This record gives sequence, C-alpha cells and structure tokens, in this order.
Amino acid sequence: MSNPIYVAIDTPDLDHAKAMADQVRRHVGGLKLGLEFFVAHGQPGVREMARFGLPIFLDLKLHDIPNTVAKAVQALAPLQPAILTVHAAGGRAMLEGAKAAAAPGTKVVAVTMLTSLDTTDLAATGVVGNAHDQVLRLADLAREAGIDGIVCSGEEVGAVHARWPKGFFVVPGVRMAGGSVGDQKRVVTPRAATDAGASILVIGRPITQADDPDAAARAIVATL
Ligand SMILES: O=C(O)c1cc(=O)[nH]c(=O)n1[C@@H]1O[C@H](COP(=O)(O)O)[C@@H](O)[C@H]1O
Repeated sequence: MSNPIYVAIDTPDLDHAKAMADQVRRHVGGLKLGLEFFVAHGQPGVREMARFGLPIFLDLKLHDIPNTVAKAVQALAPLQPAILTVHAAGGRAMLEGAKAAAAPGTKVVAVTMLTSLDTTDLAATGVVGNAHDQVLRLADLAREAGIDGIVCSGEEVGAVHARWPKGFFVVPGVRMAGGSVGDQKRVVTPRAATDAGASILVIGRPITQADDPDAAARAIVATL
C-alpha cells in the first residue's frame, strides 16, 4: 500500500511551508495545501510546493453557484492537483460542474460535514438529525453527481464505504490515542480510519507541530 498520509501544510509562510515539506517528505504520501497557504501564495506558491515531487491536494473547499465554481476549477486546472475539494452542500449541479471543469487526472472530492462540527452544531445551522445521517445523505448526493469521493470523519467512513465501494474517501480529524484534539470534534486514530476504508488521511498539527515532524510522521505510518 502506498503511504496514505497527506500532511496539511497550514501556514501562510512560504519558507516555513517548504521547510515542513522538506522535513517530512520521506514519510508522507502527499502535501495538502489549504486556504491559509493559497490565499497568501496562490498558484505560484502551489507550483513551488509541487517541486518536492509529491502529489498535491488543493483543499480550497469551493462553495458557490455552479457557474462560479466551474470557472474557478477551470482556472485551477493548469496546476493539475491530484485532489481538489468542493462543498457537497453546494448541490448537485455545482458538483457536476466542478467535475466537468477539473483536469482529467484530478480527483474532485466533496466535503460533507466538517470534522470540527458535531450534531449540536448541525442543529444550529438548521439541519435536523445526526452527523452520521448528514454525511450519508451528502455522500449519496456526491456519488449521484459523478464526482470521485468525499471528505468525512473516520466515524462515518465505514458506512459510506459500504454504500460506495469504489469511492475515494478522505479522512481528516485524525489523532493518535491521547493526542491533543484542538478544534476537531469527530476524531479517530489513523489506523481506525484506514481499517474503516479511508483512502487517504489528512494530518496536520500532530505532524507539523511535533518537536520532530519527520519522526511523528514515521511513527504514524508505523501504526498503519
Ligand atoms: O478538507 C479537509 O481537508 C478538512 C475537512 C474537514 O472536515 N476537516 C478538516 O480538518 N480538514 C482539514 O484537515 C486538516 C486537519 O488538520 P489537523 O487538525 O491539524 O490535523 C486541516 O488542514 C483542515 O483544513
């Protein structure tokens, strides 16, 4: 099995981003660049990070009307990211438009319910029901729209995998037992997530804020 860990390089500082990538590159399978990095450095920054030779997961969580998202995805296509995120809540037409506009080799995956939310947060946004049902509902929408997969927590990935065996499943909110959870609410261990069917794991702070990021990445890989 290839290394399923994408390390989340969450920083607006390009030199720091490069230093982190350089430290961990031997023990991760890819680099995840999100809003924090992209807002600061845009496409030139992504190109610089691509020089490490690892697949790039561009996590911009696009969510807007179908035309706007399709045009944004089209504008990103020259970067040829391995993975690109949109929000499932944008609806079927938006998801279809995103997939149609993406570069052929790019997996388009839909964020279902952020791992920083729980059922109480859902209720506050007017969504009735629990996290499990909400994730399954949005996973069905994503599958019907013909995109490649979804982002969900390790608590739901087993149930989603059972309904969508060929889907591509991204699991963030991953912590080693006893690790600091921070702002995450639906958290599982790396091993539990891969056992349940995660295709890849997104791991940020447990690696990037460790005293020795390379050793932290290596230790996580050893549990898989
Ligand atoms: O799409 C994501 O990557 C994502 C979705 C989600 O539901 N939860 C979530 O934490 N993420 C991202 O995964 C990373 C998690 O970072 P850590 O909590 O530091 O491991 C961050 O870069 C988040 O933006």
